[in-house]
Amino acid sequence: MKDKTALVVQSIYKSFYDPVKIDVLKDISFSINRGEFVSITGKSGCGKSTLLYILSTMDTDYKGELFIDEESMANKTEKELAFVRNEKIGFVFQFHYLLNEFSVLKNVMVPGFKSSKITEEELEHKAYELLKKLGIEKLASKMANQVSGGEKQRIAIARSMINDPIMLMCDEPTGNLDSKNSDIVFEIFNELVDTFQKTILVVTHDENFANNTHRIITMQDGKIV
Ligand SMILES: Nc1ncnc2c1ncn2[C@@H]1O[C@H](COP(=O)(O)OP(=O)(O)OP(=O)(O)O)[C@@H](O)[C@H]1O
Repeated sequence: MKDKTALVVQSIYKSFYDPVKIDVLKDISFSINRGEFVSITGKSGCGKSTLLYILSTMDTDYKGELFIDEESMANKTEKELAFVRNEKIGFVFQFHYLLNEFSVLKNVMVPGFKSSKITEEELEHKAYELLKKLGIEKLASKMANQVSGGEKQRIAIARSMINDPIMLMCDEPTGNLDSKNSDIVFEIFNELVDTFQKTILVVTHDENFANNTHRIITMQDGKIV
């Protein structure tokens, strides 16, 4: 698997018109192999979030080529892109967006409801196994607002894995955590890469976190430096 690419970005350009033209991404190219753990860093405003939006197929208004799991994202309909997002990519954000009115277990199951491949019973089993893998199965029946910030992020990671994506895309996943919980999140990601051959891309300001990933992509003024 290691010789397959999870993500290929070729000459991506992106501009905003606000109201004058601002070139935010200028000729961004890189690729990430399956099983790589990569961080993207750079000063505030250099274009990291804009890039992540494009890589996650949420923003399609750009110039350039994007391949996910060796498949071009060009000319895909919104429905096809939604399928790629749901099946191939797991998302982890700084703010975990858990649903407080649902149990922890149900929160982990949520992205799986869109998949027609498994029954609800199988989904529940899978969600429980993921909580176990992350050492938080005791929280399964708690409501999402009854757990700590660090636990919430671990639940969000379990949720991101429910459809067995090839890749996780993470925006400041430790931005809200103390150093102990940041270390726990890092170790979970590391294990997902080492043991389960997941590919992980993390946008982060956390230097300590970035320095421990396999590779750092540094951006400056919309370019990779
Ligand atoms: N919708 C928009 N309209 C106009 N300009 C925008 C828009 N979104 C972002 N920008 C501009 O694009 C540039 C890059 O923004 P982006 O959010 O990608 O930076 P970032 O590196 O993620 O910053 P941070 O680390 O603070 O999150 C900034 O100058 C920002 O003001």
